[in-house]
Amino acid sequence: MQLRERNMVVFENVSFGYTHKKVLKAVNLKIKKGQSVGIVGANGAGKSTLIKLMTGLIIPTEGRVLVDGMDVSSKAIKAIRKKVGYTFQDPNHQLFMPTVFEDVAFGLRQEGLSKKEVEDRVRKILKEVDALHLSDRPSYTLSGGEKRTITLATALSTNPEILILDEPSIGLDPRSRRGLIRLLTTRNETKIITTHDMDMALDLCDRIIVLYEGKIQGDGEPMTIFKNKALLCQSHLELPLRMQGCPVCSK
Ligand SMILES: Nc1ncnc2c1ncn2[C@@H]1O[C@H](COP(=O)(O)OP(=O)(O)OP(=O)(O)O)[C@@H](O)[C@H]1O
Repeated sequence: MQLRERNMVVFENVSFGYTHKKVLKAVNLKIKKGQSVGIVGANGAGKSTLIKLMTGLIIPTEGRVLVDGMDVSSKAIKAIRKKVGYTFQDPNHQLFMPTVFEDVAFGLRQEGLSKKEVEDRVRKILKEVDALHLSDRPSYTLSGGEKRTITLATALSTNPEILILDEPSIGLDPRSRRGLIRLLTTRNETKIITTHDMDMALDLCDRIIVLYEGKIQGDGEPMTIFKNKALLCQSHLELPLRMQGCPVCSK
């Protein structure tokens, strides 16, 4: 089997409900190593739930979720978490140390790196996300967009094999958003990204999965998905802005 063909995430007939009501219904899914996958869908479709299942934060009510061959419901969860870099939709759930530096250093210290290695890695990653100047700031004093950038730095800091990002472009100004897309495009991890930013999905992803009411309604290359008007309409989605044409002359 070629490395590229390795399945990094597998969902086998997965259902999940926070209460008696199912929010994911019999989902089957395979994500291969190196893929860049956008998960799109209306509010409440189940996107965040789907990716939380990949991190073991929640476990399936029915079926199995495997990450690099390991079941998230098993003792392998520690090994799985080492492979995954994850950002929450709300950055406040992720930043809890006294300073930005300490937040980014946290995962590296858990890995037992030396003080010098931690310092070098934190500086390198903060530079990469263009946030070195925030290093000594208490995280709670950051703006919304700054917080989101720092959560990305924490997710990248441990060089994960799989990057799972929940709506990473929310609150970013246009320049920071372009920087995010550029940065993610240059990285080789398997990427799984929930988003309402269809233009970013088009730029960044080689595959798009459409969720609606807890079911996968579409799965394919971005242009195939965006040309399927019936699918977009049924799933309450809109085209990327640059495919919408001119609002004045309709061309
Ligand atoms: N902790 C929870 N307890 C109960 N219900 C929940 C919980 N978290 C999410 N839900 C419900 O599960 C459904 C799916 O939520 P989820 O956050 O996965 O949707 P989403 O597609 O990510 O939506 P959005 O685009 O608004 O972020 C929603 O109806 C939501 O209200």
